[in-house]
Amino acid sequence: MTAPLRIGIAGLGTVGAGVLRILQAQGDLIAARAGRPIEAVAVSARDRAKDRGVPLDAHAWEADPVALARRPDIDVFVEVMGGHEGAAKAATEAALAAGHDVVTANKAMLAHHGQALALAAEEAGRVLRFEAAVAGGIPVIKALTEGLAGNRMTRVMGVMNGTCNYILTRMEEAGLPYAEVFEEARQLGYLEADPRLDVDGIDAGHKLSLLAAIAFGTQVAFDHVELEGIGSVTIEDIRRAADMGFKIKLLGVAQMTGRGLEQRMRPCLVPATSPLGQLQGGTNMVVLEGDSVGQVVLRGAGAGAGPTASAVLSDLIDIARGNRVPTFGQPAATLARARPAKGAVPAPHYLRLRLVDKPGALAKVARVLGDSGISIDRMRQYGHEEGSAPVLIVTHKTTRAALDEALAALPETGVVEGAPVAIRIEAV
Ligand SMILES: NC(=O)C1=CN([C@@H]2O[C@H](COP(=O)(O)OP(=O)(O)OC[C@H]3O[C@@H](n4cnc5c(N)ncnc54)[C@H](O)[C@@H]3O)[C@@H](O)[C@H]2O)C=CC1
Ligand SMILES: N[C@@H](CC=O)C(=O)O
Ligand code: NA
Repeated sequence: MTAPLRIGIAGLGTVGAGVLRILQAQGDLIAARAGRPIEAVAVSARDRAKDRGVPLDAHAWEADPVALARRPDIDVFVEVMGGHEGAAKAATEAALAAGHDVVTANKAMLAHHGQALALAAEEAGRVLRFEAAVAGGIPVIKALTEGLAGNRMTRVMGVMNGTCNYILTRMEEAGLPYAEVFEEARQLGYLEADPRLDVDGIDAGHKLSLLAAIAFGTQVAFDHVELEGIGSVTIEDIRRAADMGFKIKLLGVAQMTGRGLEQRMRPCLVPATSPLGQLQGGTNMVVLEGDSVGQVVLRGAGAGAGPTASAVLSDLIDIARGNRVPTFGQPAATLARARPAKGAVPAPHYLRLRLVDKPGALAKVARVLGDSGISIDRMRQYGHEEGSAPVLIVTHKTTRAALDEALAALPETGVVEGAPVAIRIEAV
């Protein structure tokens, strides 16, 4: 057997300790598959004394992750500390400058600095790999950069934040409001240290921007992702949408249009019977569409020690085998600057309004929609409660601009109570 692949792991939390655990438990299997052993030479974390359930005596300790990244006795630096600035970025840059390959799980760092880091890796003749960063254990980076490399991708989409999917499905099952389920998720330890990363769609937006870069050959453009979190999703909309045959998901969609790259991460309605509609709890699902392959659906665990470490190991085994795929599937210098497009792809929308009990109220609403070029596909009215009635409308395809125009005109009808709710329906 050839010389071991020597790695240094910075970060011994959920993911880092998970990687060590797998290496210690099944080093032989990994060596057989990689063609050589993978050996953790040195590790770094904030607290040396902490019990992580894995022995550390066989690994050298570095208090400073940048010092670990520069060690001459490692081949690969594994960055699993997190944070998009500070130690993670400094250590990644130091590792590349020292001539080491890098494997990271850090979607935030790559969403903000992916292009610069990919260029730095290529200039240094090294690889920078990140399977764990998108949808955890689902091998979606490998699927896009290798399995589907012969396709012109037409759309990538997915539910890529398990916490949000847990919250939305739990709200529906238990009939509980958002605030209560958010608290439950916090108690269960599901939320990131800064929960806005989860519930505001930022974490999922980071992941979408990375998939879009690979799928469309563009530089990572996280700043252009349209972001909307799940904080305003109500139990009433979850129930009403279900009545109309839909589920509400925090869905990310990236699509190249004639006007440029559209990237959306926002609550959407999807058909309840579709694979995405049936996705329950903290699971992730990614849907990849290519011109030759058609639709590929991948489902699995997007977080947790085992699934995320499984993805890190997959990158390490590739490096040990000599499979040196460019970070975003093609040389970073050949990635085009993304031209951002917003609202380019029309879609049907779900509207929920409360109509006052007056003759002709519905006709007035239909006229306002019609004046903005929006036609109605389906409509359902519920009984009057205290003088007003909930009305659900599913429109035919419309642009967000036309919808906004109609929403702005609705109060002038004098028959709509409160602010209407409008949610895009994604064809999946
Ligand atoms: N936990 C999960 O299921 C997933 C995590 N990720 C990503 O993996 C990375 C690590 O996540 P976790 O293991 O959950 O984090 P964690 O919070 O459990 O562990 C972080 C580790 O890094 C160390 N660390 C942090 N800053 C440091 C510094 N300046 N110097 C030295 N050590 C430092 C901490 O001491 C700790 O050992 C993050 O980028 C995260 O977004 C990606 C997918 C899933
Ligand atoms: N907070 C994330 C964890 C992994 O990326 C999630 O909930 O999916
Ligand atoms: Na993955």
